[in-house]
Amino acid sequence: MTYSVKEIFYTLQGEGTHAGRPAVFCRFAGCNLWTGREEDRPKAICQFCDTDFVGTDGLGGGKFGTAQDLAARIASFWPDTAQGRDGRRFVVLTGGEPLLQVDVELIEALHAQGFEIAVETNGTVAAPPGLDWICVSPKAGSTLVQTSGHELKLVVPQAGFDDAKLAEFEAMDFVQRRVQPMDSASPEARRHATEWAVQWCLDHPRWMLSVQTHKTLGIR
Ligand SMILES: C[S@@+](CC[C@H](N)C(=O)[O-])C[C@H]1O[C@@H](n2cnc3c(N)ncnc32)[C@H](O)[C@@H]1O
Ligand SMILES: Nc1nc2[nH]cc(C(=O)O)c2c(=O)[nH]1
Ligand code: SF4
Ligand SMILES: [Mg+2]
Repeated sequence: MTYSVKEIFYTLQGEGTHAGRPAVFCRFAGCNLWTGREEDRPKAICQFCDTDFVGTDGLGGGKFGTAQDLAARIASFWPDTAQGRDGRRFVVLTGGEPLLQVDVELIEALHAQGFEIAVETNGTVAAPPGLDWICVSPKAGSTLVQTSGHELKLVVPQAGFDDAKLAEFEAMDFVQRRVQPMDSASPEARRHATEWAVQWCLDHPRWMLSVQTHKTLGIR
């Protein structure tokens, strides 16, 4: 298996349950819901993506011929002075869609490097066994395959996700349910999304808010 990686960087997890936690991010290249090209965005299944995941040209990016090579590169981003919470390093596998590439070999190689492994996925591909934290963020217009995990993180509002659909999500087997306001270029749309998300949590107290703290902090 050759892994195509856009970039690797060390920062604080910005979103969801682990917000504020130091983590190495490994952003895999490519996604099954958008090509990543701006000219294709209007006809993509997922049209609101905030991420450049095209190619392997970012910091720490490249093609890795073995799981051991990639795990070693990821480990090289962890500060060698510290082990992290509970003596474990923390990696977030994201993308693009990481589950198009993440396999048991890579999971084993990262565990051997002392990492606790989290994944950010759109849920269209079943997660391989061994991941320590599965965060699923469903996209309207796609077929959700991974209907269980640790965290459901729904970007809102999405046309096609009405109250009945959100009730369906609420009934799924996730430990935590969060709504995350959709980011966009329009300040009005951003304010509407934030108000929508806050009101959803107030009206449906099994849900919690996720904010993209890295964007307000101005970090990666
Ligand atoms: C770039 S995606 C990569 C992982 C995977 N493809 C997915 O969609 O979950 C990482 C996270 O950012 C969220 N996200 C992407 N674009 C966003 C936006 N415009 N506003 C808020 N969250 C967004 C996704 O829903 C997902 O939770
Ligand atoms: N700081 C920070 N936190 C994040 N949480 C999820 C991210 C992602 O793009 O998957 C992300 C990201 O790009 N940066
Ligand atoms: S599924 Fe994830 S990576 Fe793919 S286009 Fe949507 S937000 Fe971006
Ligand atoms: Mg991001």
